[in-house]
Amino acid sequence: MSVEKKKGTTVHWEVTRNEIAEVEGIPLTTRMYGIWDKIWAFQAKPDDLLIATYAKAGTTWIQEIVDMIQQDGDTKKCKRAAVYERIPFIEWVVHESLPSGLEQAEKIPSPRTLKTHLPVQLVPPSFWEQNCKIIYVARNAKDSAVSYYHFHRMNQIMPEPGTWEEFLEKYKAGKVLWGSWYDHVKGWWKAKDNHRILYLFYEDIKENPRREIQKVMKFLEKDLEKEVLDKIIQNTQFENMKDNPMANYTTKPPELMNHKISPFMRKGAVGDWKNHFTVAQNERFDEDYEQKMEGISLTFRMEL
Ligand SMILES: Nc1ncnc2c1ncn2[C@@H]1O[C@H](COP(=O)(O)OS(=O)(=O)O)[C@@H](OP(=O)(O)O)[C@H]1O
Repeated sequence: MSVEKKKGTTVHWEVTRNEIAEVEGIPLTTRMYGIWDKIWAFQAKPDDLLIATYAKAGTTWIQEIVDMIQQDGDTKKCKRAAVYERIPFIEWVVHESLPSGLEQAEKIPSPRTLKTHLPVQLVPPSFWEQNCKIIYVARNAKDSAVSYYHFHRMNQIMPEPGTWEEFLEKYKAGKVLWGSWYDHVKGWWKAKDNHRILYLFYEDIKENPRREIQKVMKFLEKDLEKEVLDKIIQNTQFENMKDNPMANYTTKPPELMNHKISPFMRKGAVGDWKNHFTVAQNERFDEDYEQKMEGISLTFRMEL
């Protein structure tokens, strides 16, 4: 049983792991599947900003960076609510008794910043019709897989991950929520040539946050003083976000997200995959990777 408080009332609901249902071959949860028509019909507005990522690519990190920029570096304003309330996750449904991401998105005032993990072909068409700005963040396939595995372990409504070995096979085959990592990063990479998409890499932000945050500022047409930029860099460092309850998901009920199994802010590193992949797993992964990523001008750094 989980308990969530909304506006003075307490909602009790049973936490069970989601089942998968496919939309156009992409595994989503049965809950998303159930409201797919509404998700597809979502009405974006021209001043909406969409943050799009494959799961575990650094979504929360870029969400915090964007909010800090939009709030002119005012940390107090950025702590007005948990990150998942400040920036609704449009396709997500935790439970039928709680407001869906769509409902949350419809309630917040414009200009809105919204989050999605949808592959490019499943993004509601109104985002393209309205020519919305989109920030996409990609993270290397191996660190993404490790992070996703631990997230399945700690988030009790994610489908059962099985063992690391089993999970890795499902991940390579695209049989995990939001589908194939390979298709996701490639699909958005191609889309950036025809739309207002800023395509960023987790590894680049880790290597040089100042340079990458400046790219985001430029994209958002925000000119901030050096002191403000310094503050944003400082506040969005892994250690600071890990300690920030409005960014680290510890405000979710422990029955839903069990940070004792694995914290949401787990390692925040590039190359942690080396602590998980066996030599054999790594060889098989590389072989498969080469085939799936052949012929595309998109490269990732697996270490810094
Ligand atoms: N500030 C900062 N710096 C570096 N890394 C960070 C930061 N914030 C979040 N993270 C790491 O991002 C991983 C979580 O990814 P997401 O936020 O995309 O998760 S989600 O898909 O929205 O659930 C998860 O990665 P792992 O630690 O490898 O599991 C987080 O630790």
